Amino acid sequence: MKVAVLGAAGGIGQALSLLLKTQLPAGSELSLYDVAPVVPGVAVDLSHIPTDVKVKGFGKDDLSDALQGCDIVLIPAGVPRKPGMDRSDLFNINAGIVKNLVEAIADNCPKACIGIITNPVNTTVAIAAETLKAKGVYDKNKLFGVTTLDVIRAETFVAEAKGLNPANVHVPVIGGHSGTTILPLLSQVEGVSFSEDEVSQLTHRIQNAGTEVVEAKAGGGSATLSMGQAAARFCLSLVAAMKGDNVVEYTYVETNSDDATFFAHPVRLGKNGVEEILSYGDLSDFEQKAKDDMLDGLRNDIKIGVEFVAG
Ligand SMILES: NC(=O)C1=CN([C@@H]2O[C@H](COP(=O)(O)OP(=O)(O)OC[C@H]3O[C@@H](n4cnc5c(N)ncnc54)[C@H](O)[C@@H]3O)[C@@H](O)[C@H]2O)C=CC1
Ligand SMILES: O=C([O-])CC(=O)C(=O)O
Repeated sequence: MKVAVLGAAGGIGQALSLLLKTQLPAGSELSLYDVAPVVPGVAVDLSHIPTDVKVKGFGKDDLSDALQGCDIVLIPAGVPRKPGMDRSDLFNINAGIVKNLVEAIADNCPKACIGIITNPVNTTVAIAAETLKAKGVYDKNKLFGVTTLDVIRAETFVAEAKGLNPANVHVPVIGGHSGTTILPLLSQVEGVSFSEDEVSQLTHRIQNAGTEVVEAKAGGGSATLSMGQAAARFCLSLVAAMKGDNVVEYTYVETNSDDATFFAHPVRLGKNGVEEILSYGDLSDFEQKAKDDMLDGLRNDIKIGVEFVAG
């Protein structure tokens, strides 16, 4: 299995690359690309960890080489938020970065599964899809917005609130990845019940958890370590599924449902990416209203991405 991380020298990229170096199956290869000149050093540094995963670094002019033969490409390249910014404020810089990187994927490893981490995810995934379509290589089963951080946060916060071991708590999170488009389904958490106040407070905290980190880092960026963990979990699930395991993850994929073109669902992963998009089940009245209220915003985020590529 060969995995590329584009933006590998950044906060997420380094944490993610470390986790993949130590957790990918034996015999895997890790290709680290960044425009920052430190990237070969990140690769050398990781290569001293004794695991059977080969790591190679690629600088700014070597994107094509970095992508040769890749089965999975993860993209955390781009700028993060500062306090006072919304994820959509990153669009102007990150839209072009994602488009260029995805064009290179189309040219060099068009059959790879792609995990988009770069914000605003609601929009950058649509940019990736349109870019792949323009290149004639779009496969909707191989493009994912990585929303796993919303899931692991929801599990952490619910476990904390209820005094449970987070390892035993599973919280579905559907929708998109910003503000109210992040919709945790607390009504579906098994073995736990919540008061109305708890639902409202926990939902708000999960939706604003990114901002919680941005403010705590006080201008030094956004979530990197928890995101590294989340992206590693997503990637390792995909690797396991590509090797034949039965794995379900919540991820932002093309659904073409009545909700929106892209929507985070529970997805059964398989050898070729999405094996089956599963239903997210019944919603409580609170969740149904929250979904109805956010759909226009999410659809507009997607439209902005489509229009960006159309020019
Ligand atoms: N999907 C999610 O749940 C989350 C997404 N993010 C997003 O991930 C992105 C990265 O965040 P951080 O790692 O904290 O930022 P960072 O600034 O620490 O790292 C970004 C890296 O991307 C590199 N880069 C910039 N342009 C590039 C290009 N054209 N090709 C390759 N590399 C390029 C930079 O040199 C830098 O090393 C941001 O857009 C952030 O908003 C952050 C947290 C969670
Ligand atoms: O909030 C941000 O800008 C980064 C992010 O997506 C998250 O932490 O969920």
